[in-house]
Amino acid sequence: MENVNNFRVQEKRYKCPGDLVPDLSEVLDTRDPNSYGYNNLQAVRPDVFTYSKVPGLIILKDCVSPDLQKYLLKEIMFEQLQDSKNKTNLSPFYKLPLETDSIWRRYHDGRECDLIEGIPPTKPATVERLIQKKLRWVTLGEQYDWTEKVYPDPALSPPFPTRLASFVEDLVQSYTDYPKWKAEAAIVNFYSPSDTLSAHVDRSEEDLTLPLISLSIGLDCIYLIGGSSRSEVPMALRLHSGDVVIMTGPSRQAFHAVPKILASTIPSYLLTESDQWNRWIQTKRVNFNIRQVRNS
Ligand SMILES: O=C(O)CCC(=O)C(=O)O
Ligand SMILES: [Fe+2]
Repeated sequence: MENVNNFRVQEKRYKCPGDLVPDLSEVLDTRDPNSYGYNNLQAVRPDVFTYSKVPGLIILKDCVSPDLQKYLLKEIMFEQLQDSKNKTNLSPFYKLPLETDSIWRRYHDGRECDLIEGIPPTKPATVERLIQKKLRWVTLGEQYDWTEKVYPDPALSPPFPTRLASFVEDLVQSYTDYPKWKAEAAIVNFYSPSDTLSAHVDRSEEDLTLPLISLSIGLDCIYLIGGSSRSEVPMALRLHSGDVVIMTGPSRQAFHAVPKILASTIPSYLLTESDQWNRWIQTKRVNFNIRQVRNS
C-alpha cells in the first residue's frame, strides 16, 4: 500500500469549517496525560519531549513566556510589518502604506475602515479585511523569492530581529547537535480558524539537515507530522501558545501540515492590550517558522 496518501486522509479528517471542532480523540496533547499517544512521549527534561514515532522531532511545551510572546507579536506587528524590505503575501497586490502609516498602525489606531488601493486588477480592500483576513505571512531576514525559489543576496536583506534570533539560537544550542546554528530567515504565518496549511516539506535551504524551528503564539492548532512520503500516517499533535517544535534529524524532511486552528482557545494573558489588539489576536494563530539558509 506504498502509494496510498495516508497524509491526505488525516488532513481531511481534521479540516472543518471555521469554529467547528473536529474529533480530537486521536490527537496528542502534551498538556493532557490521558491524550492519545501520550505514553509514546519521552521526557528528555521537564517539558521537553521526543516522540518515538517521529524521530528527530523535539517538542518544547510552554517554552516562550507570556511576556516574550507579547513582545514577539508586537515586534512583528508594529516594527517588522512596516518595513518594505519584509515581504508579505499582500505586497504584490496592494499599495501598502509603510512606516508609521502601516496597515497595522491604522488598524490599531481605529482606522480599520480606511481603503487600501489594489494594484490592478486587484480591487481595494479595507484595513480591517487586510489585517483580519488577507494577511497570511510576512518574511523576516533573508527574503525567500517564491517565484525563483531561491534566497537572494543576503547583503540586500533586512537584519533578522535580534531578540527572536538569540532566543531560538539558544534553544537550538541547548537541544540539538548544531551549536552554531543561526536564525537567518523566518516566515511568520497568520492563521484564522478557517485557514489551513497543506502537506509539504521545506526544501529551499542549502543544507536540509539543519534544524527548523516552529514557534506558536495565539490559538491552538492541530499539527500533523509524518515521514518522508505521504503514505506514512502522520501523528496529530495539539500545539498551544508558547510551544516550540524543533524539526531535526529525519523529521527535518518530514511532511507536515496544519489542517485545523481551534477557535476560542486564546490564553487570557494575550488579551490584556487595546480593544483592537484583543479583537485581532482572539482569532489568530501566529507561527514563526525559522531557518538557517546558508551552509555554514
Ligand atoms: O504553522 C505551522 O505550524 C507550520 C508552518 C510551516 O510548516 C511552514 O511555514 O513551512
Ligand atoms: Fe513547513
